[in-house]
Amino acid sequence: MSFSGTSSTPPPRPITPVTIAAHHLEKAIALLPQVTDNPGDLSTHLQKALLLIAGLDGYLERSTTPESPALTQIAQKTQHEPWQAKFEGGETEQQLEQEMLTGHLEGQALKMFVRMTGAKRILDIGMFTGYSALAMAEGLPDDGRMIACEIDPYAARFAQNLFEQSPHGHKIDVKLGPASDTLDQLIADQASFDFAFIDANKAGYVNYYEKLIGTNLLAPNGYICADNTLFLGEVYLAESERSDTAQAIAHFNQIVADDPRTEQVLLPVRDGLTLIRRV
Ligand SMILES: C[S@@+](CC[C@H](N)C(=O)[O-])C[C@H]1O[C@@H](n2cnc3c(N)ncnc32)[C@H](O)[C@@H]1O
Repeated sequence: MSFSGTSSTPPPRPITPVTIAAHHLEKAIALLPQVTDNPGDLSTHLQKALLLIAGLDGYLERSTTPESPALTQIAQKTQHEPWQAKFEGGETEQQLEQEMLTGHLEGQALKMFVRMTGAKRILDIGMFTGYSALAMAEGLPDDGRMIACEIDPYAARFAQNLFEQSPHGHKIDVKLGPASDTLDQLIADQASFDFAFIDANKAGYVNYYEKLIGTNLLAPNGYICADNTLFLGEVYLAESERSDTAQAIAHFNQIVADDPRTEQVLLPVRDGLTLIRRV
């Protein structure tokens, strides 16, 4: 993300393989004074590894086109929202958190994919406060359209209010409800999309993928982009180290990798981004 915490709002906790590894290295370096027979180069090697790992995200952001003011506003408002209190007070149905937001680097990557593919009809599955939706909408031509699926009414309202402040917000049509139902309705309506971004409940990924690939919901030359496909790096750790959610993503990754109908590439962008197209 392109912003850090203030005294009233904590910075996002590490949720990508790179930021988690940097966190562990910092802990290891802090313990060095307690190592009595510390071999001479240990500290140097750890410090060099930390510099490489901890410097990566900042450099990627500085080398990437800045986000629009509207996207900055979504990111900042999302960071300052007391999500836990909203959930405990019954205002949100889902347990939402600021770390869900895709952010600067991934948003610009998505916008670039939209421009590269010339997509005109986009499906955003898992909208949250609207960062990925608006980033992709900014890459759409003026007559381009997006359906954005969100199950949580509070998040949907939050995003809709922010979309109204962007010149690209009119391209986004928010559908409130379980994405699976929205996709079924779109299939029944014979809707078709050039680009779909999957970023809702991880246990639903296989279902969304099948609905897209198994019908014309994904246009013949369309692309799918799936988020969090590294899931904190847990997908390539031993199965015993995986949460149920990581296991769901590992299962999704295997299904996609084994599917003769598609070809795909998993990019180590943020928490992992898989691009998929029909063969
Ligand atoms: C990781 S967040 C999405 C982040 C968003 N793409 C962004 O760029 O900030 C996942 C969102 O999916 C929503 N969600 C979870 N289950 C869902 C479902 N079955 N149908 C639709 N949305 C769902 C959650 O409420 C949450 O807002």
